Amino acid sequence: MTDHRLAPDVEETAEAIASMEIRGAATIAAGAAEALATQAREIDADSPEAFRASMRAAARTLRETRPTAVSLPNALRYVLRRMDGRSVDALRGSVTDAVEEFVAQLDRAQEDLGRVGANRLADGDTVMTHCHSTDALACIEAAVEQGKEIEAIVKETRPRNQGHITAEQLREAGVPVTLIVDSAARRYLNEADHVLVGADSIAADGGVINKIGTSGLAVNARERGVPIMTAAQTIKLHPETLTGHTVEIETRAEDEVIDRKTREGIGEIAVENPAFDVTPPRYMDAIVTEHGQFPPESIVTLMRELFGEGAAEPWAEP
Ligand SMILES: O=C(COP(=O)(O)O)[C@H](O)[C@H](O)COP(=O)(O)O
Repeated sequence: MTDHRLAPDVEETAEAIASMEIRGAATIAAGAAEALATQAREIDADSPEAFRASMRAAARTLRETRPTAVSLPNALRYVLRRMDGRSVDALRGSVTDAVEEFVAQLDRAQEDLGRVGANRLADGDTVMTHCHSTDALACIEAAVEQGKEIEAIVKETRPRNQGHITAEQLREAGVPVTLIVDSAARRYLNEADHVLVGADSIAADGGVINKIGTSGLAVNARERGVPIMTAAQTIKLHPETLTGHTVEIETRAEDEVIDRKTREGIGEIAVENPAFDVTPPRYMDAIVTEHGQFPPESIVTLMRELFGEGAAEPWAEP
């Protein structure tokens, strides 16, 4: 059903996030924030309260798209908390300013954490990646900018093959890439100096929620003695986990795993398609953020400092 309080761009962005045309935690956060700015610019509200209600409606529509990447609600919270003013014009201005500030901060954070992550990489290192993470790529790109020669072993990351995007972007950055199927990861860990992944959410206990397969990779990396780090700007810290909530793991459509025709040929089988998993803190060597690197167990301190005010839902109807 079309909500007439929503700018068309909000519904289009929501659809693009749900269908993964816009994907990856940081990109989802930026896309959602920009949709809020469009909403603020385009919606015709006849009172400040109508304007606020329409912004909340837009935020709710965006919030419902994907459940796991906390950067999405964190982005919506950032913008709505800064919505302020007595007139529609003032409210509009506060939202567009907040979005501009938020997107600039995302870019800056990624650049800053890239430099931190790059310091962990040495000239001549080979890095194994999983999925496609702009935060993780920022570390490799910064290392290359520092003049280090880095090679990459890129896991294809079934079922959606985000590894192909990683392979292309690393190649464009001048990094020699070897693409492998996911099940070859343990074998190729022998040739890797680091495993580098991103995160959709970081829990208060230091658990890293990232693309399905990350936890198995981390366990194998530990067994092989290969250090593993998560590159995650602080927008990935999950405030609700401070009060004991767990992170919802998205389950996606079964036809991402097997097409209908092949499945019918096999006969009656169950198919499951969880999109993310949790890597326990003991299998992660470091979480690299724009504020420096942290052992996973200590991330809670940073989380309290930045998100101590809790996880209110400013998009809820009053
Ligand atoms: O798991 C994924 C993407 O999953 P999906 O493809 O299902 O969205 C990425 O590792 C994180 O979102 C971090 O990405 P970034 O560092 O770009 O925020």
